[in-house]
Amino acid sequence: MGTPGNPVVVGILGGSGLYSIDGLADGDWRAVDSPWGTPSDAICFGTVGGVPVRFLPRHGRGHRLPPSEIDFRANVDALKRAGATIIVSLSAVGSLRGHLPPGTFVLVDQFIDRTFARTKSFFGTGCVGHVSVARPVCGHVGCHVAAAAGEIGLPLHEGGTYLAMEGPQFSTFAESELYRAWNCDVIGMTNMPEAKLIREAEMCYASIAMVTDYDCWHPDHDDVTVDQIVDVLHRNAATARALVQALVPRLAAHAGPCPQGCHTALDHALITAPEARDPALLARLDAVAGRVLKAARP
Ligand SMILES: CSC[C@H]1O[C@H](OP(=O)(O)O)[C@H](O)[C@@H]1O
Ligand SMILES: Nc1ncnc2[nH]cnc12
Repeated sequence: MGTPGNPVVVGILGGSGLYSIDGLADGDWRAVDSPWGTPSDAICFGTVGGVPVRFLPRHGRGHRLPPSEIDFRANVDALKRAGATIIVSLSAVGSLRGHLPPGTFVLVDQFIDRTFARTKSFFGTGCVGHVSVARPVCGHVGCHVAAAAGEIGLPLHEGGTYLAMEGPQFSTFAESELYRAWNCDVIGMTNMPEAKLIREAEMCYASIAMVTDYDCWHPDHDDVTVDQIVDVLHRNAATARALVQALVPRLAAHAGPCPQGCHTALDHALITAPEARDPALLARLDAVAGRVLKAARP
């Protein structure tokens, strides 16, 4: 799904263990500046099957950044400036369900945001905006993820609620049980506010969560450790890359605006009167909200 007049460009946010994408042809790491801050790393511009791809490792190469230090606004803005119309996230998660063992790929479709130390919006004083995140992931991109998984013979668990925690420590047993009682399926530290910001920036979003552990609630399994996560991730990295190879060409087959409205999320979102808007904030919003701000200009 591209935006009107623009082709599909697939942004990929690589999580823990995914700091590069094999099979990205002509990959070229380029620094992309953002008025919102410093992105986690340069962005790798390349193609998969001739389709433009922009890959950004969200913790930076070498995993320099903990979740709370990631500048999510800079990352999302930089991917938009790099041309992305769709963003696919690949993330490591803990499982909160017995039927989602380590090694399972989950196509997340809902979130509960328990993060508290992150800036969550591009909008603010001088340009107030409220977008809907009732359906935070793009169902159309999700259908393509499911089809791509089928093509490579990957069993995919479709649907699931991702609990986003602040970290960096893992959960206490009581927290893990609380999230299970809330019917959450997987737990991680990064998909929020990422998903909210991508909606504000009018791009499609899908999150593929790779289960690495049972967090700390499972009576028959040890409490999660980083070593355990890395071990499972290494075993899954090839599958994640094969999924990307199958997915990207499918996404490119769908030119035109997103039927779910991801590319028009700001149509009815801005409430600040044009004369009350802060020019400095509007300038920073040029990539994220340029489509609607240009239209509003006298
Ligand atoms: C290194 S384990 C914990 C770390 O992994 C997940 O990150 P990502 O979603 O980028 O794969 C989790 O959210 C934590 O940030
Ligand atoms: N159990 C867990 N909690 C939070 N983030 C994770 N990432 C991978 N496993 C996790």
